[in-house]
Amino acid sequence: METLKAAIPESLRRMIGESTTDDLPTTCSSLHHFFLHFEPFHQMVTDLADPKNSLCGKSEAAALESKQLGNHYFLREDYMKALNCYTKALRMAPLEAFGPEKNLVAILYINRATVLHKLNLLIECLRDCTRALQICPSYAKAWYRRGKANVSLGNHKDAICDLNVAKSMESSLSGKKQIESELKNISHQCEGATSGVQNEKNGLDTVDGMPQIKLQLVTTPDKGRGMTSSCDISPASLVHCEEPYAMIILKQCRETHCHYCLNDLPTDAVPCRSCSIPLYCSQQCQIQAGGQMFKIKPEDHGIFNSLPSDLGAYATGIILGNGSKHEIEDIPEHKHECQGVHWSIVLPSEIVLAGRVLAKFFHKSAYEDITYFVKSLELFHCYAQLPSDCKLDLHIYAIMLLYCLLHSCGARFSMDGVTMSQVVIIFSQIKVNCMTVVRIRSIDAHGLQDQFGKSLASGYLTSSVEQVRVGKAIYKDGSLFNHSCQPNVHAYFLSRTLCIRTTEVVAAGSQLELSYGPQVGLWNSKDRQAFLKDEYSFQCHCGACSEFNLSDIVLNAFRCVSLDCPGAVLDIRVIDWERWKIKHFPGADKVNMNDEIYKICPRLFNQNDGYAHNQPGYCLRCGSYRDLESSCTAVDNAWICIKRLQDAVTSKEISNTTISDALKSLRMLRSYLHSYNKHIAEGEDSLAQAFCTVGELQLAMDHCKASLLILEKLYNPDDIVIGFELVKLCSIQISMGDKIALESINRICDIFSRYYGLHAHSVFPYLQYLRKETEN
Ligand SMILES: C[S@@+](CC[C@H](N)C(=O)[O-])C[C@H]1O[C@@H](n2cnc3c(N)ncnc32)[C@H](O)[C@@H]1O
Repeated sequence: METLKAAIPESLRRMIGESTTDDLPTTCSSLHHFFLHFEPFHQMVTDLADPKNSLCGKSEAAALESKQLGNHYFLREDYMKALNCYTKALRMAPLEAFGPEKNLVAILYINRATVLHKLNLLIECLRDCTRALQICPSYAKAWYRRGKANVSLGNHKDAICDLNVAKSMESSLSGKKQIESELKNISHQCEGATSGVQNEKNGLDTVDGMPQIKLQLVTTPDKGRGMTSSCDISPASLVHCEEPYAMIILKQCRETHCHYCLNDLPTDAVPCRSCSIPLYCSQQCQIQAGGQMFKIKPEDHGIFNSLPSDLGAYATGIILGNGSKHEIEDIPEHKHECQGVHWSIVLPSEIVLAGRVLAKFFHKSAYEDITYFVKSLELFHCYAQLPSDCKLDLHIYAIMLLYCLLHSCGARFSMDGVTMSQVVIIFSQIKVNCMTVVRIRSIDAHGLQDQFGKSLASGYLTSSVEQVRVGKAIYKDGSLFNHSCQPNVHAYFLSRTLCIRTTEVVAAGSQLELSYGPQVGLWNSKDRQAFLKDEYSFQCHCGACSEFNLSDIVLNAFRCVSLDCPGAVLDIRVIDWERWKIKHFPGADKVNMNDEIYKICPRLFNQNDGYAHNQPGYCLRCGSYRDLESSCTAVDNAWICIKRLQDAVTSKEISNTTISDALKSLRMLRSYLHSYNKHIAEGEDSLAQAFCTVGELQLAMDHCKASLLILEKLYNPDDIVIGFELVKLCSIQISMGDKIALESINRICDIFSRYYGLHAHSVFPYLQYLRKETEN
């Protein structure tokens, strides 16, 4: 990319940097013309898109190598390593390898099923057996392994059916005898047995039902289109649910999350059928993403004719998926990328996401004109306001993406200025409208993730709860919700579904606004504005940005040098910004004299003082002076030790010295920074985590409470951030046997219900563990 950029003549660069939407066909054509005669560009396209250079294709040799390694570990009873090797082999194995009788993929599924059985992962084992049978329905070993898994699961009726099919498919006499003896062993356990065929599911927990509230689209001069409701809405109401128009997994989650639904991958992940990159949590996700529906092969028709009719019907049901419905989207998301070529894993996620949007255009004959297609997306963009460098990047990526699509999947379109310009527009739309898909993850003090949802591993403390970014997606209607730094709705994701829920009462006619990232409490007003300008090219006009609030003042403030004074000392950036507010938002400085903000910085609101007393470095209450330069140096030095402690917590190598240095630094921070400064909260939280890890629970609780007290000043008391901190506190209280944990869990549940309604337990299974342990 840098080579391409550096080679572009300065005049062309400038023309692109200054371009508006109307100029795009010309600027794109000029850049394309330049690339046509620039060999490194063609080399790059060949590297990215020529199947001959493919690194992501299947390879029988590589699959066999991993299989052999898996067998080696299996014999040494190192089942976890064997499992990983078989999954790796499955990713590499071409479906057609070894032919229909003896199929490599089916063999690998059964090898992995055997390991899963050893690891007592029986449902996973059962699923792998079924997958092997769908490829080779007459595979006796697969029926046998399935029968054994069903025995362990107590599904005796199914086990007997599986073993009977296995017996009839088995060619060797000794094999048949072994199966017969298994059948004898289980036949007496059969009474009262259940049929437990496990269908794969990746379904959404729709316990909350669909939203009943009708939203209306309105347009305002300062924010453009936005969503409102015609009636009052109570808190925690589900107001919007939507499936994505296009979605993509983030690069760092490729090995840990399903490439279609973005949920955690199970141990029996399913690879893509045609390339070696995506992993899915189920065959259903794999089919939906790749569009390859399982079809029984003609040579397999009639394979169960020799079986008694009820057993034949049972076996057919298994290989056909027993009623599980696969609804494939008309344009499967991954199909056009799935030729083993690697542009889709190399190019940035947002560019590949644009490729997924474009695939819909190429495959839908309804849109003959790309301009009409892009218009029909009805997505806002602000190409003209983008920085010059960004415009240049979008031009280069547009040409490159179109070449990749042309070469790798044979998409048909003319490489003209209009087509290229519309791709630049799609990129600009994605820049503004794309949502980051997140999941909540809890990590206990010993580094174990989300153990609690699956098995209640008591004795562990959760020392951190975080939102993990797993994907990016375009939701067409969801993108109509505007931003507020004090949002009244909360967006979250269940598998691929976007859910939006009110977090407070929303009066009829008010806009429903979510946060695009920045929020009061997280950053001060100046930093929020800077972020929104950089990322979304707009100046925020939300209520929180046009008024004073305590959080914006104290978040990064220094303390007054007079020990008893609660006043705040601000640096030039913050104070200039707050002054700017007074100038641009008349009435913004009208605060109640009883409010805490007035006690901390009365001089900011004293009109008679003018600028005389609200200068950087001066206490906004008593006027004492603090030398900000030396204070910043001291804070930076103290922060180095806190950072060192955070690293030690991550690597779980915490020494007494690291803790005592961090404690000294925290004292130092307290002596320089305002007592509500966010850095102190972070320092307290880091010490709480460190003390959790070394088992000093009382100290962990003290620091956790100290952090919470500050966060309660910075955020609304019902904010989810407070909920996350309370989760830490509650798990420490439970570990200490403190009855007050009940109070904490009730507060946590209130907050989580407000943000997630009845979905709270599905998005954060750890809640159930906490509730159960508290009640115990
Ligand atoms: C995802 S779109 C939201 C829908 C958009 N208003 C429309 O008309 O399609 C994001 C764009 O909406 C506008 N916007 C959203 N929130 C805003 C806010 N708080 N202040 C000003 N503009 C805002 C900005 O132009 C931003 O780039």
